Formats: sequence, structure tokens, C-alpha cells
Amino acid sequence: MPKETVFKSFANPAALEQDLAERIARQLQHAVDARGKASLVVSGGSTPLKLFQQLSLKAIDWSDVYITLADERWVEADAQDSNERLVREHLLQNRAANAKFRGLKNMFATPELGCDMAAESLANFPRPFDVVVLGMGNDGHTCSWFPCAAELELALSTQALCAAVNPSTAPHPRITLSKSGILNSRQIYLHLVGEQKLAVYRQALESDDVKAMPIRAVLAQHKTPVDVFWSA
Ligand SMILES: O=C(O)[C@H](O)[C@@H](O)[C@H](O)[C@H](O)COP(=O)(O)O
Repeated sequence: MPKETVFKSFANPAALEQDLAERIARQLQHAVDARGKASLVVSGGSTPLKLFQQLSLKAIDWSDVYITLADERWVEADAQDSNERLVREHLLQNRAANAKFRGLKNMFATPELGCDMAAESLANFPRPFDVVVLGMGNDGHTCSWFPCAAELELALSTQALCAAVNPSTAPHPRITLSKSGILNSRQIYLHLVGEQKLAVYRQALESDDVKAMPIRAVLAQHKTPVDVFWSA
């Protein structure tokens, strides 16, 4: 289990989003006050959209906040399935429009070719990352660490910041932050909504077989605090 696991349960997603947005904003501002700038890593998917909206309204020094993605589909930045598009439309709005955003997709044809450049583009991000917000799929993936992917082992073992992944169970080639990249953080939040995600989370706690459920790479470690925020 992580060194400081907290499980917070909420009656509805709105209550969770309000609380989590407040926590993240406080931690980002604290990082800016302490070190001059802050870094935030967010996930795509459907779960965080309203959290992004809440966060975008917070009155913090957004121009000192560096934001990137936990993973990205290798599609154009304005494509429907792009996590960058999602972040631009939902997070980089209101007060957060001043944040410094760097996506992971670049001009290379494949994530394999674009991996090094994606990592280099994050060179001026404060590390450890101040806050990382992760989601989880019903197959136990987080980031783009898909159980089925041939590249999973590399994504979990490389010391490089980024890895390419070609999942057979999800659309698009992907680029993902590696396990070492994600765990080099001051705080990880796992954001889960609904009974099914709760059941998957409980299942993940039952074993340490990371290949079967890669979220275990985050849950079964002692380096970085993980707070689980779940709502019905
Ligand atoms: O780009 C992505 O898809 C993600 O970063 C991914 O890891 C996501 O967080 C989970 O698949 C949960 O997705 P939902 O929030 O849609 O359930």
C-alpha cells in the first residue's frame, strides 16, 4: 500500500469535484509560494471534465503553473479523441487560461518517434510534479498503461519520462508518462466515480499483480502519497 493512502468518499461527483479542486488549487499555490512555480499532470477520459471546470475558476497564480498530461492519444491536438483538446476546452479556461500548458503529441508520425521530444518539451516543468491526477479504466489501467499492451513492461520499468503504447483494446497509439515519471511526484490523486470503479479499485487492492491491473503500480508503492477520491 502507498505510504499515505487516503480514501475519501463523496455522495455525488459535484461534492468530490468541489473538494478536490480546492485541494489541488491550494497545493499548486503552495508550490508557487515555496518554489516560484508549480506543475500539474492531468488525465483525459470522461471523469475529470467538471473537475477541470471547477479548477479553472480558482484564484491562484496560474501563470506560474505548468500543466501537462498523464497520457495522450497520438491524434491531432484538435481531434475529438485528443486529451489536449479536452484540457484546452475545459481546464485552460477562466482564470486557468494563463497556465503554461504543454501537450505530449508532437509532429512525429508515431509516439515511438515522438517520445524523446515529448519528454524534452517538459524539461522546464518543476519536478517532482506537484500534483498528478489519475483516472482508472475498468480493466485496471491508468495513464496509458494498458494490461494488454506489449509495451506495458517498458512503460513501468523505463527511467525515461515518456513511453509509447499501442493498446489492442483501446483506440489510437498512445504516449504515456512512465511509472518512474508519475511516481516522481509530491502528490497523486486517483479520481474515481461510480460503483463499478469502486469494485475495480477494491479488486486492485487484492493482489500485487501489476501486469494484470497496472493501477497497482501506483497503489502498491511506498514512494508517493496517493489519495483516492471516490464518489457514487
Ligand atoms: O486518456 C485517457 O483515456 C486516460 O488518461 C485514461 O487513463 C483514463 O483516465 C481512464 O481510461 C479513465 O477514463 P474515464 O474517466 O473515461 O473512465
